[in-house]
Amino acid sequence: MSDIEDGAQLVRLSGAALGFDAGEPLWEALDLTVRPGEFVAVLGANGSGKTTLLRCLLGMQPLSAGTISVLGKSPTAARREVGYVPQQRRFDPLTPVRARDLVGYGYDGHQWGLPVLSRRQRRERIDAALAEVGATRFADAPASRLSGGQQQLLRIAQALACDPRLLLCDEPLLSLDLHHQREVCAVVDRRRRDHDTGVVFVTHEINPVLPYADRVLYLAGGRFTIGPVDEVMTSQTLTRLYGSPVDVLKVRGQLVVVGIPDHPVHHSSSEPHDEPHDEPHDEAPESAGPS
Ligand SMILES: Nc1ncnc2c1ncn2[C@@H]1O[C@H](COP(=O)(O)OP(=O)(O)OP(=O)(O)O)[C@@H](O)[C@H]1O
Repeated sequence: MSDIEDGAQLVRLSGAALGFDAGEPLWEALDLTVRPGEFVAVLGANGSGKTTLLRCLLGMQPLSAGTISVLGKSPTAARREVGYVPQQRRFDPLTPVRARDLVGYGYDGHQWGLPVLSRRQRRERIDAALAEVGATRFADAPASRLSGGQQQLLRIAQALACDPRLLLCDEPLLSLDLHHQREVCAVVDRRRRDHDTGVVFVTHEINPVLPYADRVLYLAGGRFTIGPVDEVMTSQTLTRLYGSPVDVLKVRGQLVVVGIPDHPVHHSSSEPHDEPHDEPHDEAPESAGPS
């Protein structure tokens, strides 16, 4: 499919499956689209394949089956236009690197092979990325002296320095308090609203993303479900997905998920399965994969 025909879809996964060696697939029969400006949250237990999905979108991991396109091209060809916030580590406390230098690395990393911009243009791009996440005030501070929340904003600025059409975030809320989790979510939300950037946001933190996520992709035990938040995050949907009783409760305005099994039943691919649901907003979610 050409760039233009595929223009309405930043991401298109069709019949996608991923497994390692002879093991059970992490997920299979996955159909997923992401449109410009759409915020898709990816939830699921440890080891359900969330990071691996991002690696596929980055062209770092081939699918076992199915097709994948990013911005209408192969993931590798699209890489320059994709921003990536990797799972966080605190910066080395001995590093003297300033906040703006880190954002500069994000910019330079996407410029290989492209016409060289002037130093002024480079600086403007970095300043714009810092301003976009509200990091201008600590732009010249050593990155290692910044708080966890500030460091996380810098990582997002680094990913935005290439002015991406698609932003992939891997656990950007890890180790942040609720205030900073909300701040990070709001920054990402503003980006997609102001620039029509599509967002795929992997997280274990459900509540901070609820106000922003257009759809949730929930992975569990080789199965998945996709749909609007209020349809996926229900006792009924998660019970069906996990194959054992799961309760989604609302406590003081926060969703709490109770009863997720330690080891979700892994559904064998020899069993029949439903077609996945992938249209945003207008239909009920369905579990996909073998059932
Ligand atoms: N290159 C690889 N070779 C073999 N197994 C791999 C490889 N990459 C990932 N895996 C396995 O795939 C599974 C899913 O890993 P992944 O990191 O995608 O999970 P995740 O849902 O992001 O987990 P978490 O929430 O803990 O970050 C894990 O069991 C992991 O060990």
